[in-house]
Amino acid sequence: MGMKNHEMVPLPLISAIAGIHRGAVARTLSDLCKHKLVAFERTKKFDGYRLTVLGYDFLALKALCSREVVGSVGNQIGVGKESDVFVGGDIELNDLCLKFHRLGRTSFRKIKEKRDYHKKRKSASWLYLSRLAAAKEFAFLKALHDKNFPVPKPIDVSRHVVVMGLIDGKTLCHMDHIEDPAKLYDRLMALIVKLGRHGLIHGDFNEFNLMMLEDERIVMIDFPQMVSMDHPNAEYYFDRDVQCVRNFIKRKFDYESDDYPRFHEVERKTNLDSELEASGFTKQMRLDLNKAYDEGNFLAHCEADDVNEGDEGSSGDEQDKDRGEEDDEETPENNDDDDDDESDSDEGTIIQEEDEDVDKEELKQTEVESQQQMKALGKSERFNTWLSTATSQLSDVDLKELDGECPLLLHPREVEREAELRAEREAYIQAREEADKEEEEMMEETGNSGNIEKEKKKSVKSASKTGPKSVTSTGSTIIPPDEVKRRASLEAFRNKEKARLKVKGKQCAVRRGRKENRNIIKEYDGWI
Ligand SMILES: Nc1ncnc2c1ncn2[C@@H]1O[C@H](COP(=O)(O)OP(=O)(O)OP(=O)(O)O)[C@@H](O)[C@H]1O
Repeated sequence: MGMKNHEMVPLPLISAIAGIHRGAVARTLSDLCKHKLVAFERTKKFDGYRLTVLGYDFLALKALCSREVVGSVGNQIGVGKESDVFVGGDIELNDLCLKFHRLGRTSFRKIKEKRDYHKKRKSASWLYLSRLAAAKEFAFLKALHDKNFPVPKPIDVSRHVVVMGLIDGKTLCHMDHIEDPAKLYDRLMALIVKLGRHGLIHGDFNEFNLMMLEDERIVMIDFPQMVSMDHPNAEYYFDRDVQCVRNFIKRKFDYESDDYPRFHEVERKTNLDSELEASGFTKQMRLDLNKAYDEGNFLAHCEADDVNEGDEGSSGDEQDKDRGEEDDEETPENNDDDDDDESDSDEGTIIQEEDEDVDKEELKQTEVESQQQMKALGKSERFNTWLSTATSQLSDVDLKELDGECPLLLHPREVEREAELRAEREAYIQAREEADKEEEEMMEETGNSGNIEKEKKKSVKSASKTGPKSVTSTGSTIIPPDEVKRRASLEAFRNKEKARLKVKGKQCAVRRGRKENRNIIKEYDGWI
């Protein structure tokens, strides 16, 4: 929640959102840091915590487990430019495919090449964008599956994770031999036309996004750039998909044909594109996602704080660049901090950048370790200081003066307060003793001194032990007006004492806590 508008979420805000005391939150966060689910970052001005990619994965998996959609996670079966794909199992251990969207892994330059987008950059949250990408994929999967398109079965989506059916096949790029290339060619072209008839264009119809089953049927596994047939550049995208298939079959299986679909020949039957508008993936989400692709900045989550602010380099004309080349530039291990968005694609520069990344990572790790040590040291120092102050204050307290009170070990602040109260109480006891003495004398004068004397003594004794107690008198006596006044003021003092000790109700404390939280959230609102 905090990361909606904070790159690093400050501790007070986390505590306010969680509704947990700051100390407990700090302890929990330090545990999470140990497991690399959150990371602590310190900059010149602010410090705070951010959710890591792993932390976000855990959140999504936790939700999917609670819904009993996912019961297990297995090996990684694929690494896309913008995703990690794992095999998984449901609670009955049936196979599933878990696709974790990771917008931000791919560099700006590569996104631009793929997406035909350019324009200026602006910060975008990788959490939000990954979530949007997942929502979009799930909405498309569902719509296409409902229309009997050959796509994996959509099962569920949570945050940035899409759960779908596992396809037991090979991606076309891994197929070295097929029985009948002409049949494959026809199948692929038929699929492009079928999409067109439903008002859609794949936009990235290539051998990396298509899988082949054992019986040579084709399954579309990825369609991140699907556009409507009404798109202003629809014809361009359509022709590009067709050409992509022609090139691939020619290159890989040495088959060529002049028979291929043309954009104007496609007869539109249904409007799946407009149906998709009404799906879970709203227009606003589409706009946000496209804007992010346009602006190309997915670096909000990068580990290194000195992220290069790259410029706008290549244009959309480079889109047809061989996919293989791009894959060579990928660094799968370095899964969340690619920042090589320069227009220059020189291999040497890329290797140098990777080395720098490794150095930065090491540096960062040592920094984090030293921070943790400092924190631990800081804590023990604080404890030692507190202990020595408390000891010295305790030694100042004269236990005899407590006059029978249990000499408990108190916090230094309580000791101070006790001392203040004691002074007030002594004054009060003294005043009361005087009053009782006078009263006693008056009683003696009136001849009623017998049992009353004993009573008074007992009363004074108990008052000196336990503080203010009500004054009792068993005999009838005439009390002078001055004495009445004094007693009234003593009573008032006692009531004041009682009011000070009054504990506020639980409800009041809850309300106060909520109010404080609201104020903290307000205070940090919009701070990035
Ligand atoms: N449903 C699935 N069943 C089996 N394997 C899958 C499935 N979905 C994806 N994969 C595997 O994961 C790999 C990457 O998936 P996908 O192409 O969807 O990721 P991506 O990040 O969108 O990739 P890119 O943008 O590079 O095409 C695929 O090449 C494929 O091997």
